[in-house]
Amino acid sequence: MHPSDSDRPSPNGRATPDDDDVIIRATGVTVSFGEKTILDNLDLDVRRGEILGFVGPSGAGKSVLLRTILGLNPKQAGTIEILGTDYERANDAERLAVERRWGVLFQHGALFSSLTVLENIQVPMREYLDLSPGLMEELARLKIDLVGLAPDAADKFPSELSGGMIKRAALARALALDPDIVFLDEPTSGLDPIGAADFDQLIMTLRDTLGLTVYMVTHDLDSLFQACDRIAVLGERKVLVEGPLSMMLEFDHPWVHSYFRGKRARTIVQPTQTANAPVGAA
Ligand SMILES: Nc1ncnc2c1ncn2[C@@H]1O[C@H](COP(=O)(O)OP(=O)(O)OP(=O)(O)O)[C@@H](O)[C@H]1O
Repeated sequence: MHPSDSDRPSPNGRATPDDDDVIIRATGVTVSFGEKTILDNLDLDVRRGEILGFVGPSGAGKSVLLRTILGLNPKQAGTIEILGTDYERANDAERLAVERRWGVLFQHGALFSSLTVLENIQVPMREYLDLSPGLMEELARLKIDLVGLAPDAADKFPSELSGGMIKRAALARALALDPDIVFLDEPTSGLDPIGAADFDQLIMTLRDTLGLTVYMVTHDLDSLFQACDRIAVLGERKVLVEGPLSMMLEFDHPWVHSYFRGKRARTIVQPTQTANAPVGAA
């Protein structure tokens, strides 16, 4: 899904999508470690079929929020609904059903070094599905093809792969269960610009062909400008603004301004990507 006229800023800068479109809804989320509050009454909507870029200063809490959405980190207040399920309150069967519908590519997340690419992709299949070895192998090879790896990557170990190939293999593993949503934590970090652009293109193709929803934590301005349908900015322990690039360019906040209108951004943003052009529309 692409940004549309329905991107309406609310008084706090939050867009107001139709409920049917929302695949993840975080409401009033508060997370603290001891005395230190990292997220305070945070709201965020992720819409079905979009690539949402999640950005914010280092240490702002992007990873904490991701881990909280995935149920890996306790929260002190608020609710998070994924695919209509409040994961925290769900019973075991409901949790399993949700877990089968998401895939995760952690930043350092790495493949199991003692397993081949094929075996790595089969890990979630073994955990969640009851399939014959032959069928698992066939499905894993399909995923390898889907992410643009050569067939012979299947039998390689992670140490034999380049950085870009490792990201693709990890993405193949995240796609192992045909998820509705993939969470990507800094997917292009460590890649050269061409490798990063290729990875962004792959993500866009998967969104278009599979209808995937993509939640991407990133510092990569190119990804934000080229691949993301909408962007959410974390700052001051909450989502400061959420919407298309045009909203980021107009938003009156020092960090948002310097990030999206700073020197580095100006070398990327196209002259046509001005106030009324959504991300990726130039
Ligand atoms: N388990 C934990 N216990 C205590 N503090 C934590 C824990 N996890 C994260 N924090 C703190 O929460 C804050 C936010 O960390 P987080 O890793 O989410 O930032 P980030 O926005 O992802 O940063 P970066 O862009 O550098 O990856 C940091 O101050 C970090 O030290």
